[in-house]
Amino acid sequence: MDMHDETIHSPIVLPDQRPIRSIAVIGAGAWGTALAMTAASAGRVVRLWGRDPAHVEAMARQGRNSRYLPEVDFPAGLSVTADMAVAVSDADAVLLVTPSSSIRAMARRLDQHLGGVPVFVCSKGIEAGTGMMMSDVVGAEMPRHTVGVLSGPTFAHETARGYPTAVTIAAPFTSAERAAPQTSPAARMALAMGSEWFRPYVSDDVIGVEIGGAVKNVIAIACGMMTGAGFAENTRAALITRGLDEMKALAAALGGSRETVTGLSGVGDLTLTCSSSSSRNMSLGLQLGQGIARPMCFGGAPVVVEGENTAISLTDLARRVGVEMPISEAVREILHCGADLGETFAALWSQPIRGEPRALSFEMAHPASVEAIDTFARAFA
Ligand SMILES: NC(=O)c1ccc[n+]([C@@H]2O[C@H](COP(=O)([O-])OP(=O)(O)OC[C@H]3O[C@@H](n4cnc5c(N)ncnc54)[C@H](O)[C@@H]3O)[C@@H](O)[C@H]2O)c1
Ligand SMILES: O=P(O)(O)OC[C@H](O)CO
Repeated sequence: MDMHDETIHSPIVLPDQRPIRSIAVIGAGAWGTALAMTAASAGRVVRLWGRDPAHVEAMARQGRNSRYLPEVDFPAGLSVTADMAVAVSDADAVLLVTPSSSIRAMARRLDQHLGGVPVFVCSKGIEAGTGMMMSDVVGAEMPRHTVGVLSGPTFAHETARGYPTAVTIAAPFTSAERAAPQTSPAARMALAMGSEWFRPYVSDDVIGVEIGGAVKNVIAIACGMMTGAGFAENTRAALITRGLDEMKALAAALGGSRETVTGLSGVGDLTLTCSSSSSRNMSLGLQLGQGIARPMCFGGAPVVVEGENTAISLTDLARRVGVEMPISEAVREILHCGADLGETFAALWSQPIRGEPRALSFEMAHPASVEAIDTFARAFA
């Protein structure tokens, strides 16, 4: 062995295995507030950061977030601030919960205030332009930090009320953590957040978890559109199932696991979001399917509908890596390219017939498609 080998003399860096006692939550919307309440109820010291000082002052005075979760009081252990340095001082971990379009700017800002503690992104989307997953965006802006994600089937108003909820918390494992997963940042965060009604599962498949959370929003818009247009349960079940196929194919192409996609952050969230008008994504689709013009949806109020921008960033990414995502493409066409909803879904239903698992790789023209009719016409001319 070469005694001058640098690796022999470099200090051994032990993973930081301290329990997570205090948590900063960045973003005082519905989900940030619900997560802050969850962590405080689990016994953590929690600081919730909001960008609007007037809103923060109102939350401090009222002991609740009247704007986003008006019916639930804050538990003990939760304080609010509009000062990011105060929010993260002494934090053992950070939950980043602003809309995906703001994550890069928030991460850049956070990095100025934070030591090397783990950061978990709780937003669901893919960055416009770069096609980067949220954890990669944060990793690029906060290179000294372990970056993980927290995702799953979670309506904020239910979690805040203490209805039993389960999530997946994922972060990369070192080789030592693979041998002892309970020492990983994801597991330590799961311990910090868990309570009798909040049940975290632990994973190291960050990309698999993120793909589920991003794709389900686009599929929920599709389900809403079809339901709003007057179709029923058969159609919705088909969209959910084929949407899951799109999710699995993309996750696998990006190095994630298909099994992760069958978990809480994939099937779990797809089922929840595509089944309820509590979902903003499903609800946008419903309104569009009913013929309401986009500016009039939600009564004209600005509502965070992540699937709307994700429809573009997701399909750009899928095209780049060569994964076909016909439902997501249809949503993109309708939302962003002025395509007619009825015609687009008719075309979706008469796409070439294929094998159900993608591995059964063949296709033939669907009898109802224009191509098939042309082919038959030529054959019988
Ligand atoms: N609401 C839910 O049930 C739920 C559940 C799971 C995940 N999520 C995800 O959480 C993320 C946030 O959603 P939400 O429901 O909390 O949204 P929200 O509309 O309830 O709140 C968004 C918050 O982000 C702040 N914000 C908006 N733009 C910002 C910017 N540019 N910089 C800093 N802050 C900004 C707003 O002031 C507000 O406090 C989304 O990615 C969503 O998909 C939401
Ligand atoms: O209201 P949505 O459609 O943004 O969905 C909220 C959560 O992501 C559901 O898990």
